[in-house]
Amino acid sequence: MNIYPFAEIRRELHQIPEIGFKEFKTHQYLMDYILGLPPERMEIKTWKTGIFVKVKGRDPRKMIGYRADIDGLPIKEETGLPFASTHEEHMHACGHDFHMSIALGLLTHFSNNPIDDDLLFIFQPAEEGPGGAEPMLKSDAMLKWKPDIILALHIAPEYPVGTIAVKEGLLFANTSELFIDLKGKGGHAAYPHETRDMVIAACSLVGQLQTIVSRNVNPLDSAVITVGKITGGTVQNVIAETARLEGTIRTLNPETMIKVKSRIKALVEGLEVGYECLAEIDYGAMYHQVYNDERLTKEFMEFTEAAAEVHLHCCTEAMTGEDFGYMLKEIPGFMFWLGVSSEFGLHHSKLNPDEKAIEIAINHVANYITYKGNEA
Ligand SMILES: CC(=O)N[C@@H](CCC[C@H](N)C(=O)O)C(=O)O
Repeated sequence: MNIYPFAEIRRELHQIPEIGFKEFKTHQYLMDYILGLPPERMEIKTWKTGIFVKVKGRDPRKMIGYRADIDGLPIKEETGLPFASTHEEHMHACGHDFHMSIALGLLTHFSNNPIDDDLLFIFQPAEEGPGGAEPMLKSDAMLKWKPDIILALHIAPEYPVGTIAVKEGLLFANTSELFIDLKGKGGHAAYPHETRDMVIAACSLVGQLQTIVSRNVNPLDSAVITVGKITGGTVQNVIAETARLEGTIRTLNPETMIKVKSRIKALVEGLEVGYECLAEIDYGAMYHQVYNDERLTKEFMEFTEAAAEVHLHCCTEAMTGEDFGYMLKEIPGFMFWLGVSSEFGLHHSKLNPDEKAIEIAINHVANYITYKGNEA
């Protein structure tokens, strides 16, 4: 099988990153490619910007699902690559261009070389937010085509090419977005006593939020609160009437998420009193933890350990989030990390994964699905 086109395809997809549910060019690109494949065994359905492709098996007893996410991030690319993003302020900085090209490689392989079982390829929008997996599970297509097992991969910049890193059970954290809007009273920079400065309130709140992880969460448990963006004010000599904090919460334990949120509420209520302001909290999108089915993951690990072209690494859980967790809540399966050796990590403007990983992933996953989809 000629794999080179999939690195080329990755480069083309890399140039057109689009954010969640706005993946219109990406959808068209994927559809154009899919419609060029042998149609005999394929059935295609679309859902918003997402796509389902069923590949009929020769003698199906079950359906194996393979999911790839398709959205990019609102990050300005700084790789300097000749095939860098052509979409201003947008970048495939989480590897979804890799995920899509690997899925197309697998689809190409199985549309030409069917196995006994049916396959369902899921090209899912909006993984970075607001979340496509949960509503996609309720779509007509997925109510009709519900895989018996499902798998997906995520690129891992920190591991060398050739590494497959995975673990049974909990792999990724529970997540919740966090948006806090503050409203005080603006005014002249020289008359602070007549105002309620929301830049000061926002700065104080960022510091207070960090005490939740350090002082309210058991040190043997794990949680993250990251404020990734602060906006507020208008100009250098005007006191800010409003400010907005945008962030994310991660916990390994679902109960800890509840505790963290109740502490955020308490601190924000205290801020309202202390800084004489109004505050509104919005938790945006929440993702269920990624929990790998023990039996299937163990079997995949054994399969991977026996394969010559890849190296198995038994990893620990990570505080990343993934709405694939919703699919794994309903369908047994697993997600694994694919090593892509990049100096810069996920969500970095200079992320530059090694394309050799594309061929490795297509071959390894094709071998695994073939083994799994032909078992008696
Ligand atoms: C693998 C990965 O990086 N996933 C994202 C998912 C983001 C979910 C949501 N927008 C949030 O920020 O909570 C991640 O940031 O972990």
